[in-house]
Amino acid sequence: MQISLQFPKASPCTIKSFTTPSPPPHHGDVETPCCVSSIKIGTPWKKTMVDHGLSFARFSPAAPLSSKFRLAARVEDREISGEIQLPDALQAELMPKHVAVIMDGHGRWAENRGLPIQHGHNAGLENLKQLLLHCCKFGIGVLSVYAFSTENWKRTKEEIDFLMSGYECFIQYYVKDLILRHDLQFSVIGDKSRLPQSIRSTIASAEEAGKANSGTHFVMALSYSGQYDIVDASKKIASQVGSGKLRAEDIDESVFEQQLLTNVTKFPNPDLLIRTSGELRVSNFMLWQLAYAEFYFVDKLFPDFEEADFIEALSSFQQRKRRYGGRKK
Ligand SMILES: CC(C)=CCC/C(C)=C/CC/C(C)=C/COP(=O)(O)OP(=O)(O)O
Repeated sequence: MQISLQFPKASPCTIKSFTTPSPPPHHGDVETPCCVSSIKIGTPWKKTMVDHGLSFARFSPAAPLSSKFRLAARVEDREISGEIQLPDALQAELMPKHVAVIMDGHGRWAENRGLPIQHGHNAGLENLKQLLLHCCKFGIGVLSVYAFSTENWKRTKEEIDFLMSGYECFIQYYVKDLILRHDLQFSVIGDKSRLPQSIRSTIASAEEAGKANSGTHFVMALSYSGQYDIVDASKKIASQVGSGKLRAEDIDESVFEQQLLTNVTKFPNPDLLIRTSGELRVSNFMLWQLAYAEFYFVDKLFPDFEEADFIEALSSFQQRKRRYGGRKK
């Protein structure tokens, strides 16, 4: 679908056009966030959009739902300058290399407002963009997020379709923008064979586009579970033993770990796991990889989890004494 917006003649600039995914994801009166990365407008584009009542980069979850389009336009250059900007509360040498997040609480967020769950997912996706920006800004090597578990296929078709089209749009327009302009690396882990074909193509092209980058690695766990990961690795090992490539007696933790989905792209295991919404469980996320992660549980629902909360989680991590089974000092 192609939509053209024309500002009044007196306006200093024109938004030429932008496209939404085809077919446009639309469920009742709830729209999947429309992440626009290709708007070409003149200077000063930010001021112009504000003057004309258009929001960009962040839409307010509280904004009237009747608003036709929520523009989550391209990331502003000044939001990620390329330099690491660390808040005073944090010490660079104690930063986690890999932060994993279980994004929980979207249903309750919507319910608290008397809204359908899709509104919670929209607000969560919008917040995920912010979290990703914080990670780029703080120089965090890997951000992995639990976006959809193998168990989440049990949810209603309506909710699954909504989430898949939202993620597709998010990857196509937002993640790709960060890959092209801000050195982001990108991977999806999980049972991709269960994902709709269109999102698989979008994922493949985004992964390819970020292959040579060296900035923050953004990992989405989609159709993922820790048990799936372990069973999948076991099958690969069994097949290597069956074909004579590997001797059973040579299997150890390191051989096994190499076959896990997280190792395909070679990033370290999580140092810090954050779960929002007050639930105190891992719900089948990275069961092997979290062996020595520090856990941080917070009551806030994911759509409300903001920069100050993230800094607090990182600060808590920096106060932990990690022993890996060694002696207390
Ligand atoms: C940003 C965004 C749009 C997120 C989408 C919302 C969504 C589907 C999140 C799922 C994250 C997840 C697998 C949490 C685990 O809880 P669980 O509810 O699967 O497991 P539990 O039943 O043990 O709590």
